Amino acid sequence: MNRGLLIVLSGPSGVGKGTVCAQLRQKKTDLIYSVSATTRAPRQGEVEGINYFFKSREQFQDMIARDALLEYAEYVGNYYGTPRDFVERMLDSGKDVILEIEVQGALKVKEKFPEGVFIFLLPPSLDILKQRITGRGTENSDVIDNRMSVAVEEMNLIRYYDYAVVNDEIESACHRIQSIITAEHCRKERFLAGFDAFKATTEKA
Ligand SMILES: Nc1ncnc2c1ncn2[C@@H]1O[C@H](COP(=O)(O)OP(=O)(O)OP(=O)(O)O)[C@@H](O)[C@H]1O
Ligand SMILES: Nc1nc2c(ncn2[C@@H]2O[C@H](COP(=O)(O)O)[C@@H](O)[C@H]2O)c(=O)[nH]1
Repeated sequence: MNRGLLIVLSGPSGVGKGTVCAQLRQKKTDLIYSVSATTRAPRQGEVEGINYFFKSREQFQDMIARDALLEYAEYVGNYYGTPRDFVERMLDSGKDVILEIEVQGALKVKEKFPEGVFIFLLPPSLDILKQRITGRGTENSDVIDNRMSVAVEEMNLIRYYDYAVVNDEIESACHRIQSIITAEHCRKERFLAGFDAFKATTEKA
């Protein structure tokens, strides 16, 4: 069985990664969503195991020590990480998995999975980014300022990604991401078909 695609969706806080992923989920695509672990406190309405696995710092450090995370990063005072086992199992069973993670973590994933598909979600402008993160109403103004400064640093790392998608309008951003995934599947299938054809001729010879 062919391994599934690993899709990494990054971009600054408030750009709309979660909204885009929720929309893709509603469209009932075959994508599997990886649920991250974090030491951040749950926001109102967030559910354990659906939005995050909420951990104490000690529990998170234990996951690091057990090598239970595919990647992790410290972001604006909290740890965030991707549980390794689930992602590996899903990929091995041929399923496509999407990670919604910040940039430091994405670059670590790229070292381990250079064949992954790395998509950077951009806001239409920095002003709109600030409006979105403020409008969400989940962070205080200090945290918003910190996240905005990190956002500028993160955008400087866009060159390490395979695709940039502007989240101007949710439907079109989702459509572009779905097209990228379809194109990556075609590319992988063409590569494997070419390789199989080559193997068949060399076996005959
Ligand atoms: N295309 C869009 N147009 C207008 N508003 C949007 C759009 N995409 C997302 N938003 C709004 O922007 C806010 C931030 O979105 P969201 O929480 O999905 O961002 P995020 O990138 O997942 O943030 P974080 O990284 O902090 O989790 C939300 O209030 C959401 O409704
Ligand atoms: N490196 C990782 N980053 C992650 C992971 N899960 C989420 N995130 C990113 O953290 C920030 C902040 O998230 P928030 O929910 O507190 O707003 C955001 O950019 C997320 O994408 C992860 O497993 N690893």
